[in-house]
Amino acid sequence: MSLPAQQNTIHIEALRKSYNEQASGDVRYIIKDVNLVIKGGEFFILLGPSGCGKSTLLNIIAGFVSKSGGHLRIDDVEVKEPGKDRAVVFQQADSSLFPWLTVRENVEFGLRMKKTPKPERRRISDSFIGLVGLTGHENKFPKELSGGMKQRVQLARVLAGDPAILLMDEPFGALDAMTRRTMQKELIRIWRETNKTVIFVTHDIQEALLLGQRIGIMSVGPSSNITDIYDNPLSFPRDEASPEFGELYNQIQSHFAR
Ligand SMILES: Nc1ncnc2c1ncn2[C@@H]1O[C@H](COP(=O)(O)OP(=O)(O)OP(=O)(O)O)[C@@H](O)[C@H]1O
Repeated sequence: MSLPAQQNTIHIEALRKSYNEQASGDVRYIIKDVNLVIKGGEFFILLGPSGCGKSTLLNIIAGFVSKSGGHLRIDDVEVKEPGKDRAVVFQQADSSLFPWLTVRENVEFGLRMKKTPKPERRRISDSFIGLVGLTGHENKFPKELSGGMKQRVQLARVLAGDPAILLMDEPFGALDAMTRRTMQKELIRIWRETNKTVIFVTHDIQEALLLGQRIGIMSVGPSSNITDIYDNPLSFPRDEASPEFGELYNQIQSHFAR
């Protein structure tokens, strides 16, 4: 079961990362002085130009990449490695799915590793396959699925592990515009049903505004940090054609034009 939403608050203080710390000469920081608090249950967007360090920050939160300095805590615990409280959804579903396993077997993979009894595995996979809209496709292999369906399988597999925090690295970036829009709507529905904390990386302002409750803007690197945070109070489902949406869009766009 998920922990209550008020837990799993992510505290980031003076976080920095260099990939060349060991090199002689100047240390080049990719991100520097990042300060941020993300509350449990929040849908937070990391928005910034290509190469500014969004994935680096996400991978530090995931525990895949070590930080060079500063603090990263979830509640009171310093994060140093991956944990089952966090899971990452990558842009390329293909590289995260096992091609020789069916949809159901892919979704149940982590549960098998944890030796979850078969009836329980079945109950959980049925529930998440249903949640992502893949009921009826359980016995298909990844090569028989569209890009959007593969991304749904990846999402179902991640959700089956019941992480409190979902880290999403441009998960819909490789999908066509229509599928992307459908997946964005589905993600909002799933987030509202499951009460997960979501940190979602994108460089697309429209996507950021369709999904996020708060949008953290990262500056151009090197030494990138979060320079501004915009609240997005618009209710779901959000209407891209509304004047309020357009106003927020213009505000953020003009931020990048500065
Ligand atoms: N393992 C690594 N070793 C050395 N440099 C790296 C490594 N990973 C990322 N970088 C560098 O760190 C910088 C930030 O990369 P990162 O992928 O975090 O940015 P991003 O904002 O997610 O970019 P994009 O939107 O294009 O995916 C880039 O200059 C990149 O070349």
